[in-house]
Amino acid sequence: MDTVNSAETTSASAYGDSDFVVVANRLPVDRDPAEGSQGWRTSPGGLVTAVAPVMKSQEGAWIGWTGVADVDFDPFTIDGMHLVPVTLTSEDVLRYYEGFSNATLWPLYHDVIVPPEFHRTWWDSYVRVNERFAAKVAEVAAEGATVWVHDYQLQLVPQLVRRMRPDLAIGFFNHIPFPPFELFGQLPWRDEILRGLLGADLIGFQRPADAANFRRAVRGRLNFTTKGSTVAVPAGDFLPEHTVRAEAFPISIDTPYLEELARDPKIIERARQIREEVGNPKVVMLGVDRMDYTKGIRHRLKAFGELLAEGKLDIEDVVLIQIATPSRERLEQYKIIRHDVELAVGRINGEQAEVGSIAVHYLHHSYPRDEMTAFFLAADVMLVTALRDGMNLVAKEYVACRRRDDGALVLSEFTGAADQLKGAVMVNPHDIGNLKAGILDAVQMDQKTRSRRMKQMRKKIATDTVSIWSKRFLAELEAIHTNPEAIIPDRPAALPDRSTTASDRITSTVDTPAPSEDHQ
Ligand SMILES: O=P(O)(O)OC[C@H]1O[C@H](O[C@H]2O[C@H](CO)[C@@H](O)[C@H](O)[C@H]2O)[C@H](O)[C@@H](O)[C@@H]1O
Ligand SMILES: O=c1ccn([C@@H]2O[C@H](COP(=O)(O)OP(=O)(O)O)[C@@H](O)[C@H]2O)c(=O)[nH]1
Repeated sequence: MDTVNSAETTSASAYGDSDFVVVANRLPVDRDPAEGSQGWRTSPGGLVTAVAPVMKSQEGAWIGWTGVADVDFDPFTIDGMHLVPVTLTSEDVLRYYEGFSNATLWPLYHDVIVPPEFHRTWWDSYVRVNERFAAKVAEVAAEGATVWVHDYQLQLVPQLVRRMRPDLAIGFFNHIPFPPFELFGQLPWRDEILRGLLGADLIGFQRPADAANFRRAVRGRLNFTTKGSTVAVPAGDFLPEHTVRAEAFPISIDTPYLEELARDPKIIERARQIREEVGNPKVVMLGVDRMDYTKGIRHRLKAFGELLAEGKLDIEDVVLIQIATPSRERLEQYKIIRHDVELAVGRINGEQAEVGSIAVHYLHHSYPRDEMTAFFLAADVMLVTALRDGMNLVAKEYVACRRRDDGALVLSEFTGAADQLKGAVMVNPHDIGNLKAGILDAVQMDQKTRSRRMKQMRKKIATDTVSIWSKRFLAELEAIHTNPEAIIPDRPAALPDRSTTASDRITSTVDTPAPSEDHQ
């Protein structure tokens, strides 16, 4: 994980007049215990990978948590980003973060892969922490500012902010799936969540299906009318009459930056070393995931272990490097998945490995960007086998790094990325037979086919960047906020021509925002 040391503390009022405010549970950096009182490191997960470049390219403030409990921090600037910390107590971490966010909403929104837990004390904490974040927004945002709230931890913030500051343009983006009503409907606080989100002018989802699930829940529970992507919120007890748009904005990666890293001779040399260190096999396979039960690591290991046991793959020819970064480690389900993964790795290596040739290189660490890029360059086959994943940026990052149009991607149908990366070998990770066939397909694919399929995916990634994603989202937010009555077509051919809006202030390497073909 990257260590960042150059924090510059600022007075509490310094960001009290921000025209652009990002709000997320995590700040882009969290405290690095190894570096003492001055050290910060990049926070884990794809939200930060995606939103940090957006923030670096424009003036604004990012409100979030530092990753440590019970410590108040002053606002500070790091890497050109102005950060405004929100304090969480140990009890908030237990009930709001580990509890309601990650043991209620996370499993519920990821197809109930493990059972969600419903506790009223967790909900109360979720409400209190959302109120704290909303109060910070009201304090920091300038008159008429654009506020962009991120993810499932903060679904009440749009409504709370709208009540305090009706002058603000409020966008919300959900990084994880939004489940079908048959699952969402289990949540005891389903109506409060829907109302919380409907405080936004624009709600973005990863896939059209997520947006459709949300609109269906709104119709079914609140009885509001929807037309296309527009939800009509009538005058009522929770907010004044207004319209909200709910639609898909699939997130992406900083493609130009990754391509630049992939051209760096030092990183290319490091990739060569990695291959050498694992014995220069014919095929290096790679998995990169947070240690999370949604990522399908167990299923992947089962498939790989069976292929070795059946002699369809040979450890003389193929190794698997599995990076599984520590995540949410105090939660029971995360302890279980770590235990299961480590057992499976031990079993495969115990049964299949020889002295000097290991089948699975298992790495329970977090790596900085340069090293990640070297891993992507070193891998012939990338395995992304999530049981459910909002997007999965790793899949897109692998493609961005394959500048020679080589390498094969095995991709679960249940990732958001599967909507865009059509050249991948698609698999259903629940079906171990299908997963094994997909892995074999990728390993045995001839160079010409690999090249054709990778080219197709790289073409998509070249025009599907995080810069375009944020521009599209912010331009649409601006248009809706400025003129809520205007009929915005569901498939905009081009973006409105405006000046000096939040989206214009982003400096981008790609200037023309392309309408996404996935845009419903
Ligand atoms: O903050 P943590 O609890 O440590 O978790 C890390 C992040 O995980 C999730 O990332 C998601 O966002 C990615 C980018 O949109 C997407 O590709 C991926 O599918 C999602 O799972 C979570 O949504 C973030 O809030 C967390 O910070
Ligand atoms: O050791 C690591 C492992 C992962 N990542 C990054 O963490 C992000 C993971 O995002 P993804 O959307 O794939 O999954 P999430 O963890 O957000 O669920 C990607 O940008 C990875 O490159 C990283 O920087 N170092």
